[in-house]
Amino acid sequence: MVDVLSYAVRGLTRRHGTGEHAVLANDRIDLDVRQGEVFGVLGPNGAGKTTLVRQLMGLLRPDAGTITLFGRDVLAARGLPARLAAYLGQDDLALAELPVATAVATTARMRGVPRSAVRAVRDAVLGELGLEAVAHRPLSKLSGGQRRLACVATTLVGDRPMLVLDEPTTGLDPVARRAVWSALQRRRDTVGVTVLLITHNVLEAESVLDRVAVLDAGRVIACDTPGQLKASLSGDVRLDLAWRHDPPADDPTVATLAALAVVNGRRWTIRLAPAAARDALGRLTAGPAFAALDDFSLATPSLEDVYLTLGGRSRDLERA
Ligand SMILES: Nc1ncnc2c1ncn2[C@@H]1O[C@H](COP(=O)(O)OP(=O)(O)OP(=O)(O)O)[C@@H](O)[C@H]1O
Repeated sequence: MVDVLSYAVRGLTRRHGTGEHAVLANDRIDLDVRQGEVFGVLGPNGAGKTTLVRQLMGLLRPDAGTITLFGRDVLAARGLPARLAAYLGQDDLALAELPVATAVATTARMRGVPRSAVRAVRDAVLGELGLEAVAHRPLSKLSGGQRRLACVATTLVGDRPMLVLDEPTTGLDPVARRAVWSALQRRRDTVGVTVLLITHNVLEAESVLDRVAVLDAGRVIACDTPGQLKASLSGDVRLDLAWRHDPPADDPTVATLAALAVVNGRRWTIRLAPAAARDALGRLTAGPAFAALDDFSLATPSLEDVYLTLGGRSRDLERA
C-alpha cells in the first residue's frame, strides 16, 4: 500500500504586512505529517504556528510553497481542508450563542452525521470530555475553560480523518486537559485519525505527541519524536535553583553557576554534565549559599532544553 501523507508541506512561506513592518511569519517550512499520528508544532508566542495552520486549513494563502492533504493540492482545490479536516481555531465564536449540546449536535449534522445518530454522537462526546453538567448552557455563558472544552467537543464530532487544533488545551484545568489528550489518542488508536496540534506547552508536547516540529521565528528548527529530540542533548541534566534572596556573589560555586545560568527573576536554570551538577549541588547545599536557596531540582532534559539548545530565542514556552 502506498503510504499517503496526511499533510505534506514544502517551502511554505508567508509574510504579514509590507515594507519595514513586514514580518516573515513562516520561512520555507517543510513538514510531513503521517497518517494516524499525533503531530505537534511547538513554539513560543509569535513563532508562526497559527499562520502555519491557517494556511493548512486554506484560510490564508501562502506567498510561496505547496501543501497537500491526503495527496491533494490544498491551494488548487478550494474547500478541500474543510471537507477533510476539522479545525479548532484560537477564537471560536461562531457558535457562542448556542447551548453546548446544540452546538455539538449542529456541527455533527453539518459534517454529515445521520439525524438518527446525532443524539448518541453528541452524548458520547459530552461524556468523554465531562461536559454533561453544562450541556444546556450557551457557550457565551460558560467560563473560558468550559467554552474551550465545548469547542474541542465540536471539533471531535463528525469523523473527519484529520483534526487540526490550535492550542486546544489553553486555559483548561489538568483534568480537562487530560480528557482532551485521551480523546485525541483514542481517535488515533481506534480509527486512525491524524491529529495536528499546536502548542507552546512543553508538558503537553511530551505527554501526547508522537512527533513534534519545533518552530522558532518562522522556521522549523527540529522535527522528531520527543524522545529522540531529548536524546540528542548528549546526556546533560538541568539544575534549577530558586533563590530566597540574592545569593552570595563571592561564593565560588555561585559565581561559576551565575556565568552559566539562564536567569528568570530569582530562578536560575543551568545545563550541566550529571557529575558537575551533582558536585555543584553538593557544594551549594553544604556552603554559605544554602541559606539563600529556597528550592532546587535536578532533572533530565525537557523539550524546552532541546528548544533552547537548538537556538530558540524566547523563554515563554509553558511548562505546566
Ligand atoms: N495579521 C497580521 N498582521 C501582521 N503581523 C501578523 C499578523 N498575524 C501574525 N502576525 C505576526 O506574525 C508572526 C507569527 O504570528 P503567529 O500568530 O503565526 O504566531 P504563533 O506562533 O501562533 O503565536 P501565539 O503562540 O502567540 O499564538 C508574529 O510576529 C505576529 O506578530
